Amino acid sequence: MIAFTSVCSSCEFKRFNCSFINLWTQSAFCGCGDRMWSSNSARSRSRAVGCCSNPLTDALWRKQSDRKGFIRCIKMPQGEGKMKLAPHPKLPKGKKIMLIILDGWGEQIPDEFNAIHRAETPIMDYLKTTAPEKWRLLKAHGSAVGLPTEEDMGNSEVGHNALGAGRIFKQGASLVDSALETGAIFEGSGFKYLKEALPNGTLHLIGLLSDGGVHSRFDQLQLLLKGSAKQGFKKIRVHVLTDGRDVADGSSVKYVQMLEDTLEELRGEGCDARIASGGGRMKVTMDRYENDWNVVKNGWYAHVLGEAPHRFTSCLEALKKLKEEDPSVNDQYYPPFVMVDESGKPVGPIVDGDAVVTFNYRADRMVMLAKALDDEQFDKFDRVRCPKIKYAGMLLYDADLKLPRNYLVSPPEFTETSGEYLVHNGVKSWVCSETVKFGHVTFVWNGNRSGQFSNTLEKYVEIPSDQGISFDKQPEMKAIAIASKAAEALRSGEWDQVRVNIANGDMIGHTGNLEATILGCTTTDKAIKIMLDATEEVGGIFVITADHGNAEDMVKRNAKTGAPIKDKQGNYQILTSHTCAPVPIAIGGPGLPKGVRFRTDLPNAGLANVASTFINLHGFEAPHDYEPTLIEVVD
Ligand SMILES: O=C(O)[C@@H](CO)OP(=O)(O)O
Ligand SMILES: [Mn+2]
Ligand SMILES: [Mn+2]
Repeated sequence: MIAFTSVCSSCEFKRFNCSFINLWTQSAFCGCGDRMWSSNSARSRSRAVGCCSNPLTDALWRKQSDRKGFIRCIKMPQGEGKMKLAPHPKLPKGKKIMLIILDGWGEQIPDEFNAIHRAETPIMDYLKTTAPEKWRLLKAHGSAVGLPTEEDMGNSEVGHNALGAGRIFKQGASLVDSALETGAIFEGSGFKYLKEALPNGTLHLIGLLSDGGVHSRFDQLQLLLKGSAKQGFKKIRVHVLTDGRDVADGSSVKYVQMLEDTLEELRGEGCDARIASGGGRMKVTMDRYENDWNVVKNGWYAHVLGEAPHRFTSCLEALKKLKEEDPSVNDQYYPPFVMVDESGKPVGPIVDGDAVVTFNYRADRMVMLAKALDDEQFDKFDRVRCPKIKYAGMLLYDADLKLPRNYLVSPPEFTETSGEYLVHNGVKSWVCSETVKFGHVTFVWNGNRSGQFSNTLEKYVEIPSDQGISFDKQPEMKAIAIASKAAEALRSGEWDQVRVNIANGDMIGHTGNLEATILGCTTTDKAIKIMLDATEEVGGIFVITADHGNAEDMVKRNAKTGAPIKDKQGNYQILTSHTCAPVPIAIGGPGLPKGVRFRTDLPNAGLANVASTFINLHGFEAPHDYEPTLIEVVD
């Protein structure tokens, strides 16, 4: 039997659910007459049937189905009851579940560059080797998480979106690609708003300069630049944040050179286009979850006010000189700098009448600057001067806060995520991480939605991250504190789901410090033990998985052979980025009903299959439109 769920685009009947015993039905219509679903099966025998809460078409539907005898229609409850889930036929309700997300923890060749393999991880090793039917791998990159290509590594945003939403949505990167390809980006209300700054306003583009594909992509910036010039902007200033986190450290020089080439081309066509300011992404502008407003303040001073401790006439010169002055500086941590002309005047501060675009599509590290640019009441630091500008984000970064008010591309619309279902079915969740990942396991998990679904059935706890240091200096991070609190929450008996994100593998993996990452992974395993002990004590179930790879591979490899690559000096090239590796998922605990094991018919399952799995373990059938559950119950 195959189940289809669809949404009528023209009438209010949002949910529609039919189970077809076979695929002979050609199409189904909602009560308003609009087609909701159709199958182009060559074997189609019957004509369309109506199906919906509309009594007329419902009657027609019943007549048809009675006559044909092979169609069954389940009407989904509307309004209040629409998110009620059916009880699982075999799995009981009321189990306590410890759901652990390891950030940046993939499965890779167990060699010397695999920090997880090198770490002491007795618990994770035990789970992998002792119960093969309760341990498997999941896809966490590319199309499995809504990214444009299979070469796109996973990341926290797309990973947690898929985990929490139980479905695969086209992500920002793909949506921006389409909008640029069709030119729709220049026709939308966001770009029209920017054009109000014409004819005299300068267009400023602020964002991450690389082709990491996590927050932004160089080719998209290039198309935006060229398109904007065509649309009439005669003066453009780019404010660049160097990467070294999603791409190799030191590659900033390459991307700045590529940008300079594009800008020169534009100048040749009569557009005064230049780089105006910059800095490393971890020092300038791209903080997240309000961990350190000073980072955004650095950006405000450099991009908007045209003030920074370092001033150069060219960006390439800035990168070179700053590194010569302090060799410990890297792409992620370049201090803020501004470009000045021969007379020492900044070439591109943002002033009244200008237009501004933040060209990152990913929200978490751009939303703080967006607030500073868009919110008149902003009070996180003294902005000194607040130019009257036309500002648009590449995407809407926070739909609930409506931030920014103008944007170039509409973001993916996540609806009915697992957190919302749990609340509607009385399942109580306690959720925790430290600051740097707190938004991942709450906001992003809930489909980029601010706040909680319920104040009584949910509790979100944030443990402050260490501030102002690179995480390799404190590789334990807050893992043990999170685990201890999670254990306490599970033992309290008050919560059905205790959900945490443990950040170490990812945050330390990004520093490129292999020894520190090994320590971080060892600590992660200790934290897991604390949480599994509590699960054991309360007779609960655990689900452990990860959002994408990172710590399992710390070296650049030859794409074909997989052999580690050395640079000209003979040193191994460190990999600071995420990877395309699959991630493990393990289930177990004394509360796991006998006979539960992973199905073997879903070899390509990915992160989006996890939500159905834990919803089942809470004792409910998963929503019909979710990706299938990973588990089966054998007698
Ligand atoms: O730090 C970040 O912003 C990204 C990498 O760019 O990592 P993650 O997706 O794990 O948050
Ligand atoms: Mn992550
Ligand atoms: Mn990361």
